Amino acid sequence: MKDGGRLQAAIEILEEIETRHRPVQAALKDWGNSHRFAGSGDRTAIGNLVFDALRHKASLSGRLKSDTARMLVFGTYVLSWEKGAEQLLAVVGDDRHAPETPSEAELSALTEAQGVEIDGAAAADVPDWLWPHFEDAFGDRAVAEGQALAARAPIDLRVNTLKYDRERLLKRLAHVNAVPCPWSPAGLRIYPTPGALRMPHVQAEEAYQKGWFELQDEASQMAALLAGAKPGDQVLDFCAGGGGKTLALAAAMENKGQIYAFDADRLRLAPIHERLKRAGARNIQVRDPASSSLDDLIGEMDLVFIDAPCTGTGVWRRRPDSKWRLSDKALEDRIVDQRNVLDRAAQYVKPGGRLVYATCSVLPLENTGQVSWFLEKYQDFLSVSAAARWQECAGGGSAAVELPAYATARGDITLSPASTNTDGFFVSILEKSQ
Ligand SMILES: C[S@@+](CC[C@H](N)C(=O)[O-])C[C@H]1O[C@@H](n2cnc3c(N)ncnc32)[C@H](O)[C@@H]1O
Repeated sequence: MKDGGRLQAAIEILEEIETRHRPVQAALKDWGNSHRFAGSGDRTAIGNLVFDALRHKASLSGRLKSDTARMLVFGTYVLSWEKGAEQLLAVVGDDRHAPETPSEAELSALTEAQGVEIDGAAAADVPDWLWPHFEDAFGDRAVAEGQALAARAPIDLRVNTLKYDRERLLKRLAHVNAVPCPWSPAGLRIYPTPGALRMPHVQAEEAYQKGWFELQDEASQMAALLAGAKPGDQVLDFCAGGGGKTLALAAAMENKGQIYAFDADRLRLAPIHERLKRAGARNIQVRDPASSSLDDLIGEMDLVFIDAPCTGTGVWRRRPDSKWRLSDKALEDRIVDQRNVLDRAAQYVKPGGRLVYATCSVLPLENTGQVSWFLEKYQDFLSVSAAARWQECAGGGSAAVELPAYATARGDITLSPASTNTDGFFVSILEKSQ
């Protein structure tokens, strides 16, 4: 396919997503199934156009004064991919599968777009209703944080130290330009490619098949590290899902001690069994919510890790469609879920043990607000500084490590693409009195 046909495909897919409220991955897959002639390079380019258009939907619509799928895709090509209006005219003129040539009005909107002033939610590519929450979280850096959340994400890997080490993996993955992550001592990063280029398919690497690394954003790696699980500890991963944090905790514990992996949703927990095997993690008991209880763990855990259900505002780089689907009702529901999880999980912490509360959201209502609520309700818990822990262990404990920009007086920390170059993530550490 030529660029013209790719642009038309991206327009059709975006229209499908908008009009039929289809998830972006499903819409892309269906398009691929019904256009078998498209090669993998075409699919990547079309997927990149669709994702980038969704990433910058508000700023493109504001600048172009139109939110049609056609203008969002043209805007992505001309502005975000920096191809320019002349190139757009050339590629649509030269291809019978291309969209109709832009009208005079469309063309002038595209050429004048850079000069159109936008601010606030539109400049940050954040939904209008969420903008006050963003300003609450980031103050005068809210636009920069929104823009960073609208950029493409890197691929981050966590070396599975149960089986391998970072130096050796770095050499094995030199051909995909992997470099060390700045904070996580077990992290490697592959920076995003621009335009139509494809990211490497790292799961096809032999090293992945052998369980030498996991795909995990650096923020999640750091959250597991900040929890401070030690060999021999008793740990409950209360929202284990597919086991991403569970595996990182097992590696930190060098397979010694015991991790209980639990999740209220057994379907989400299901993939964990295969992952544990591949990673060689042997100190994990999976507690299926349908067939087992956690009663024997009450008051026994050195660490209870809560990777709480949340709005996912911190991972918009990876799921740009989710930001436009998020509603205030969903935010309210997650706040209720989070309190429910905190209420249930607190009972498993032993005297002197820790509860780590983490979310992949940047919204204070889901983060610091929930911790304040918890500390008010459970007066036998005290806050321990996650920021101080960060300084002890980020970058392998290097003295040069700075505090994350968003640390509260209590020491809770929020990571973000613009400040730590990670996904948005929140970590709070709470200790139960003896
Ligand atoms: C952010 S995801 C966990 C991701 C996982 N820890 C990982 O690293 O791959 C949040 C999880 O919380 C679970 N959850 C929601 N409500 C819960 C509850 N009341 N008790 C336990 N788990 C719950 C969800 O099923 C979901 O899997």
